[in-house]
Amino acid sequence: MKKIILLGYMGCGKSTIAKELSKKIAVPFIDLDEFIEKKVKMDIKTIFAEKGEIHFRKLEHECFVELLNLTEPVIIGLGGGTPCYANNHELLKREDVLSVYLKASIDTLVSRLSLNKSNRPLIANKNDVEMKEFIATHLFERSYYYNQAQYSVAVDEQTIEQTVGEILAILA
Ligand SMILES: Nc1ncnc2c1ncn2[C@@H]1O[C@H](COP(=O)(O)OP(=O)(O)OP(=O)(O)O)[C@@H](O)[C@H]1O
Ligand SMILES: O=C(O)C1=C[C@@H](O)[C@@H](O)[C@H](O)C1
Ligand SMILES: [Mg+2]
Repeated sequence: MKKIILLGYMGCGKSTIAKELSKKIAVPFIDLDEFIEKKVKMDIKTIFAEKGEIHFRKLEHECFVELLNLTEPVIIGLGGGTPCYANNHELLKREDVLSVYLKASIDTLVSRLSLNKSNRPLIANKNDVEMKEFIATHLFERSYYYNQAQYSVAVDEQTIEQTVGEILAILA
């Protein structure tokens, strides 16, 4: 079985959708952010603050490759920035993976992220207006990398079940 990779901007629903998909198809889910945190015994916020973003990106790449080298079936939820650094976007095209971009609009992302930004260092200190501006620019810059995924699923106005259903249809 191919490894399933979910990717997309912070708040697009990677972790939420992956957990539900994991239950439905009985394939374990590994969240790359959590995998990194366990490995270095530090949360992402602290890694950014104490070691800097470049250190985090190197670690993220190494951990992504480590997960891709697992032999058992797995669903991998990437970090929001994973496809945009190192050669990670190329890895999304591998034959032994099935990669899905969860595509959310700026408004969807702003409304989801404004409720929960404290653990997301890139946006933690922004108010709602600054955040909308930041996400609009950032999403534009990152779209090229996200669009390297093999499949794209639009998540706006979709329930968790509907999005999981669309991914199941891709897998069928
Ligand atoms: N239809 C939906 N599908 C997915 N998530 C939803 C939906 N509606 C609301 N949410 C909420 O959106 C929030 C963001 O989702 P989640 O944490 O899964 O995103 P993420 O892509 O894993 O973000 P990050 O990259 O920061 O880890 C969660 O609080 C989740 O409950
Ligand atoms: O979009 C990003 O660059 C990030 C998203 C999160 O998943 C974490 O990986 C980290 O906060 C960076
Ligand atoms: Mg997540």
